[in-house]
Amino acid sequence: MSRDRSPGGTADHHAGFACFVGRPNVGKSTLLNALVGEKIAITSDKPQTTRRAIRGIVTRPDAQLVVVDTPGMHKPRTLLGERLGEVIRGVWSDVDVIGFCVPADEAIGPGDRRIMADLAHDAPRTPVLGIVTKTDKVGPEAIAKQLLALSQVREFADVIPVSAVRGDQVGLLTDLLVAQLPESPRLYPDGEVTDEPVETLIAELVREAALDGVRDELPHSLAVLVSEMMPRERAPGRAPLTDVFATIYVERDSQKSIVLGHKGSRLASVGRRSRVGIEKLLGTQVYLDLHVTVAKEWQRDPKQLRKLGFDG
Ligand SMILES: Nc1nc2c(ncn2[C@@H]2O[C@H](COP(=O)(O)OP(=O)(O)OP(=O)(O)O)[C@@H](O)[C@H]2O)c(=O)[nH]1
Repeated sequence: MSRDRSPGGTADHHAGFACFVGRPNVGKSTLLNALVGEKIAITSDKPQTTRRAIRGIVTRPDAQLVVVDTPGMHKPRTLLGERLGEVIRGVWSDVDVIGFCVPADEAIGPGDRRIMADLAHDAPRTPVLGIVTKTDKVGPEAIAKQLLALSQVREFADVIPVSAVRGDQVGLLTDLLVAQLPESPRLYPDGEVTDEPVETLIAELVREAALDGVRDELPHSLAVLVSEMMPRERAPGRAPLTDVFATIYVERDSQKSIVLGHKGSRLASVGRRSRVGIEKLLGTQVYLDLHVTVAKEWQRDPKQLRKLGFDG
């Protein structure tokens, strides 16, 4: 994931990404909520080009831990399942640390081993913490046995027992995760954990599609603004449709040509691809109107920046 390494961060501040993996029902979501609080949140950060579903952010004076979401692990049965698997594994190699969860009250089985094999294959260099969850359900002896069994399956950066329900060891787990993060200033503004307006998410989808394949030519000089969005009146019985009007801002004419492509063919494909995501997001059919505008030097113009939603 891209991160802001700009000066201004203190030398001993750490920040980075983590995710939890494990079979369904092992307690990943509960643990995550215990770690970051109940609120599922997306931040209003802008400059990233890689977007993952952010489940929560722990911000403390010395560190910022951003926990990203991975959908439940399933044995791929369909192409979509396989694609989902690819997405999940993409997250694994992107994060700085992975928490691998097994419950205290169930033996480690083939499902766990398969995930660990995938981890070793897809994220061989990412440090993994072994987490024994739901320790409130068993006695100390069983916890010790499970910790031992887990540590024999692979090499872990650390192995730790937790109970998310009781809050046991959750603070220590945070410390262990933070210990694996690189030195970096905060990735997200202080306390800035808000629900993002849907327009921003739509703009992100368009932006991602527009940058796809041409990132090098269009580094950070591309912004997207949704100017209008409204449901269209339709005859009864017809599927709901939303009209979305968005403008892609670039800095130079040459960049406009890149975004447009030959006779506008690239823009059309950007529209088609981002529309799929927008329809999923809105749950309606979407008519997407995309427009490319050159806004010279917008990154240095506070008025333009405000218009595009960058405050400050
Ligand atoms: N006793 C106890 N139960 C827990 C604990 N953590 C989670 N649970 C329960 O275990 C069940 C599954 O928890 P989830 O957090 O949904 O598990 P998950 O791994 O996120 O599940 P998927 O989303 O299916 O992958 C729920 O009924 C939780 O209440 C814990 O620390 N102690």
